[in-house]
Amino acid sequence: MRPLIAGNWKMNGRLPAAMKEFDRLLREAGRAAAKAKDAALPEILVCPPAVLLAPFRDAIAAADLGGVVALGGQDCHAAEAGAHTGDIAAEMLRDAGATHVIVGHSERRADHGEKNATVAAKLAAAHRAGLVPILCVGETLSQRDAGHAPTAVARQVRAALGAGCTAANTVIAYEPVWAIGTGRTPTPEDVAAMHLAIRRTVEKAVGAPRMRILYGGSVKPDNAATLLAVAGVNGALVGGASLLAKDFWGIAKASPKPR
Ligand SMILES: O=C(CO)COP(=O)(O)O
Repeated sequence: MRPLIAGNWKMNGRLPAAMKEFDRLLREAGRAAAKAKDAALPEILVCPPAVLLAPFRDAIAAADLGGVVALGGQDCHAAEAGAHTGDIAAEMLRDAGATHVIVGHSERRADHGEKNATVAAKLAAAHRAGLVPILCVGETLSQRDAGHAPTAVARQVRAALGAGCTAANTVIAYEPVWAIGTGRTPTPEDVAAMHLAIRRTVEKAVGAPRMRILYGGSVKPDNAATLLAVAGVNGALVGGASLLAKDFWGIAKASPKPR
């Protein structure tokens, strides 16, 4: 399976600096693609703030990279259109050049009170629009300390996945809330155990044991090789370290060759 290295820019990226940094990433990707066969590279995805999708799409087209770098949204509304001030439909993300969309990120759950039912509706909306949802799940520190991490995460997975979710059209990102933006990461053993628990839950829920499961939370160039080599880890969802092309590419280079 080809690893997926996804960057979540969150609410970062002002023009013109964002454009410059993205162009740097495209140059790195272009150089690597010229050397390697496509299948030997990880899939690279950048999820910038929605207003940057169209300019980034145009930059990809100008770089003529043939799909080495793809784009995703960070959130979508469940409806296709309507009176939802400030929201963005999955179809609109697609129009702007996205192929993926993150749903259920812990920052959306915390800042916007998103519950599992809302996340499930957003995931279905992504499929309706032909986008691949990246479903984020993860336990809080108190859930981990209480020994409830596997059950808390299984509940989030079961609540969001539904009929029609396959390994080809859906990705899961395991992001322990306490590891996001903190510089702390679980041990490789803990990551392996959580990914296995999630994979079993996915298999029971929708029969798709080969669904990609990414790890997210303080992934940096210096810990990426260790985290990405963990059994059952199929890539990374990177926050802070995705903002600089040099760091993000360092992480992409650390991903194991596709097996
Ligand atoms: O939330 C994350 C990605 O979605 C992870 O963020 P950091 O890599 O900054 O910890």
